[in-house]
Amino acid sequence: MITIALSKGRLLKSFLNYLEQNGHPRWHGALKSAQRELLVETEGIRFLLVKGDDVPTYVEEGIAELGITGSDILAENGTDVNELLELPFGRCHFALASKEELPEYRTIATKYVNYAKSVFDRSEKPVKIIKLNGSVELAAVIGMADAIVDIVQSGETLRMNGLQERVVLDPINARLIANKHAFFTRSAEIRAFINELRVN
Ligand SMILES: Nc1ncnc2c1ncn2[C@@H]1O[C@H](COP(=O)(O)OP(=O)(O)OP(=O)(O)O)[C@@H](O)[C@H]1O
Ligand SMILES: O=P(O)(O)OC[C@H]1O[C@H](OP(=O)(O)OP(=O)(O)O)[C@H](O)[C@@H]1O
Repeated sequence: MITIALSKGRLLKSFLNYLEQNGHPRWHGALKSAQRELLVETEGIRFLLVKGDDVPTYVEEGIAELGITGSDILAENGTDVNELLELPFGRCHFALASKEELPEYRTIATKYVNYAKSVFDRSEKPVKIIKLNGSVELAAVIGMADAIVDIVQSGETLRMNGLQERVVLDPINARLIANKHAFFTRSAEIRAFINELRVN
């Protein structure tokens, strides 16, 4: 039995929509009808429904052979796993956004501290990074930070809070990752699962 760790929030919804339009694999129904279950076992596949941030941990630890999570999380966490595929859903991007355009942004609020540090690596003056866990836009609205580094998808959250995108940073999409050991020892099952995803 192969085990796959999945991000259980909005990424799971886009995954299910993707499957519905791309071959409807035999395990799609069971996954779709999961309500609060965190473990779904069907047709020889076991899905672990976890926080996106935790997907790489389950895979690195070998609890799951495969995982699906956002490239934003991989960029932030730097886990030791094999990145197998870019998946055609969960598309959005990182951006630097602020209320006003400034010559330089010295205080940045973000959930993605490591990623934000890498963005400001080459800046001449030191940048202070404030870690927040959500509602990051608020920090720029109330002046706790000059700007934010966050995910933008529709742009609606920025608009509704009077912020503007100043720099478009890296694109984000869903990724299929594998445990480094399982990549060799379970390659046939991994290949079979990838075939069912019908990613060109
Ligand atoms: N508008 C968006 N906001 C946040 N993430 C998005 C957006 N659009 C796509 N994504 C992708 O979805 C992922 C978040 O997915 P998901 O909601 O499943 O994560 P989660 O950790 O289970 O939930 P949450 O952190 O919201 O409680 C992000 O890591 C990113 O790759
Ligand atoms: O461009 P949009 O389509 O508006 O999407 C972007 C928003 O969605 C995410 O927040 P989320 O809803 O996950 O809530 P959070 O503030 O708790 O992270 C992200 O952090 C942005 O705030």
